[in-house]
Amino acid sequence: MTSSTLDAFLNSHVAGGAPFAEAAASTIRQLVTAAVTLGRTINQGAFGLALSGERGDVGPGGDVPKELDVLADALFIEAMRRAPVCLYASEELEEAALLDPRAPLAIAIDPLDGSSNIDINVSIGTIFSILPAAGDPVGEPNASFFHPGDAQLAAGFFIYGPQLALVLSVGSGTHVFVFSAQLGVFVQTHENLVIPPRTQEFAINTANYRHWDEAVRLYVDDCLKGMEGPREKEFNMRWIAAVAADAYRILMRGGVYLYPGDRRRGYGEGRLRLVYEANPIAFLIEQACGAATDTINRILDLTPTALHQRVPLVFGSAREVARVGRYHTEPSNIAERAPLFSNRGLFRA
Ligand SMILES: O=P(O)(O)OC[C@H]1O[C@](O)(COP(=O)(O)O)[C@@H](O)[C@@H]1O
Ligand SMILES: [Mg+2]
Ligand SMILES: [Mg+2]
Repeated sequence: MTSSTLDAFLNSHVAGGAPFAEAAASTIRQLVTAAVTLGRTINQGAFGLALSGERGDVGPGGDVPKELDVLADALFIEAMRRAPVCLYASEELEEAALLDPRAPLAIAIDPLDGSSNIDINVSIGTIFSILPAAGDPVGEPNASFFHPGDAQLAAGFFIYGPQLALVLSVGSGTHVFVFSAQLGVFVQTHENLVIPPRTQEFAINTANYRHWDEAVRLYVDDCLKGMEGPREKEFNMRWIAAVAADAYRILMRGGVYLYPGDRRRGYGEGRLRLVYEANPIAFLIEQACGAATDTINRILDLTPTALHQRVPLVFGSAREVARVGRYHTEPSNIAERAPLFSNRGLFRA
């Protein structure tokens, strides 16, 4: 282990001289201050109920925000005012907010991920993506976010779970830091994570089965058939309903996460937002030797055209993500197999 704390890690990143390294490091430090405050608020328990109440109408991200979503957004935008950040885009804001026109960075953030878990005491997160500010931040504040995910300088997420953890990449590997309340700092626990290429664990919300297209149904059916089916191995399933927490599990032990598009109204492009959920997660997963696609195309190649646009998302163990892709790109594979499995599984609609 080369560096023991997040601070030491960021110092060595700055010393490496990568473009915008200094600005990214001080921005990450400010994100940490807000996350520690938010973690403490969540842990206070007594506030729990108040923070799970809903606030107002459907937000720009497509959900009715909870009190904690709004509180988290307020904490993070305040922290970004103390960082070299020009533009702040958030799930809770319609347009990107201009903080400092002369500053070099743009940050996209999901202040509170897994909102449906707030009142059931299950892990939730904060997801962030750091980009260079570009173009005319005053005239076109959103334009800095309309670049392929490969343009990210850094990305990460905090998990507010049994531990407060930070998963981070500044473009050279994916690393984990856990907050030590005793020391008051984040201590590095994992360095250069590597996601195993194969897996026997998938994550998808099966309640949406009848709305999926044939390729997704066949992929899940084949996993569920286990040893008796074409996969010839048993599969396990997990779904935490917080993509950050599902991503943490996959970074630790492999697996594949799927939130495909489906036939429900408004879900044609799935549920996850490209700019502040799919892009940062894909950056972290790829830096850990995994893969991330929209079922077929590499997420980090996609060019966003709207701040809150959704994208189908598949990520995790590289060979499994590729297999999901083949279920979509080789329809013959589906056609020839479908008859074989006409009485497939429990779920056949
Ligand atoms: O409720 P569903 O359909 O299972 O969806 C769960 C997914 O939605 C999300 O909660 C969306 O994120 P937000 O909570 O930030 O809106 C993901 O974290 C999660 O994977
Ligand atoms: Mg989210
Ligand atoms: Mg959210």
